[in-house]
Amino acid sequence: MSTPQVVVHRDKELMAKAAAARLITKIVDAQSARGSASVVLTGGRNGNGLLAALAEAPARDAIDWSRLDLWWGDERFLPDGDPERNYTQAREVLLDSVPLDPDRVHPMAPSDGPFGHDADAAAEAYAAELTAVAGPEHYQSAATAAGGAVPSFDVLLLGVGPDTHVASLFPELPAVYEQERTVVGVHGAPKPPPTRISLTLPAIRAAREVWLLAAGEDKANAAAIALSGAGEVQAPAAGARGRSRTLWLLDEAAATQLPRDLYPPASS
Ligand SMILES: O=C1O[C@H](COP(=O)(O)O)[C@@H](O)[C@H](O)[C@H]1O
Repeated sequence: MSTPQVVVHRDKELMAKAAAARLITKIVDAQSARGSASVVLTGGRNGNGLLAALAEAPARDAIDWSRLDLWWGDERFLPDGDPERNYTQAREVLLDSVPLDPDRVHPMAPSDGPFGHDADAAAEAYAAELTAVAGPEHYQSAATAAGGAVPSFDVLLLGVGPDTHVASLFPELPAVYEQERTVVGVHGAPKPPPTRISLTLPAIRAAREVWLLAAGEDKANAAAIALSGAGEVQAPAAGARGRSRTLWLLDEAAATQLPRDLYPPASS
């Protein structure tokens, strides 16, 4: 697993634009090396900020949208079309305006979908969908071998909550302890809505690259804790690592409490 690298941008707008530029390059490179690319999206302010910046970037046309697989790291278990669903928000800011192949867009089920209000069944179905796409050439760690394979995602995006949660893995809730299943139902989340679906840490760690996004003063403590050796049960963001790269993309406000040895000069 990779050691976290930190990049600090002047403010959240610049952070979103720079992250979008990075993502475009990463997707184009993956498509030319392997024919297609796979990205795991995140919800939240910073995740949506990145997607909005991507929608506005002229270089977005360099992406072959028909050869891009999109997955979600977590979902708020709400009815289809609910404005609080991460999928609804991603559609609004970007997905509805680019020529994606609908068969390659993999939202998690809504609470009025085929599994009704059973978030655990919806999570199990998402795990099966991941396994179905993950061929033998895809990555399978010892942990995911027990719970089902997951594709070797090129980039997995994560917003970081002020309490250090990533995806819907909240400190000390059962989901953050999960070592076998790749997707779980989350119940009693401290941030609304209480019922969610989330990739687990073993599934997150199957990604080639994990990028954590945190902007704003309210994220400063979370970034400092997660980057200072905290355990993943108390600080789930600390356990989110990519196989080749773990990148923390911060703005200056979110970087104010980082230990000095982690705070590089502002990149732009
Ligand atoms: O509820 C969620 O929160 C986190 C963080 O969101 P933010 O608005 O504090 O940046 C997000 O990453 C996650 O996908 C979402 O479901």
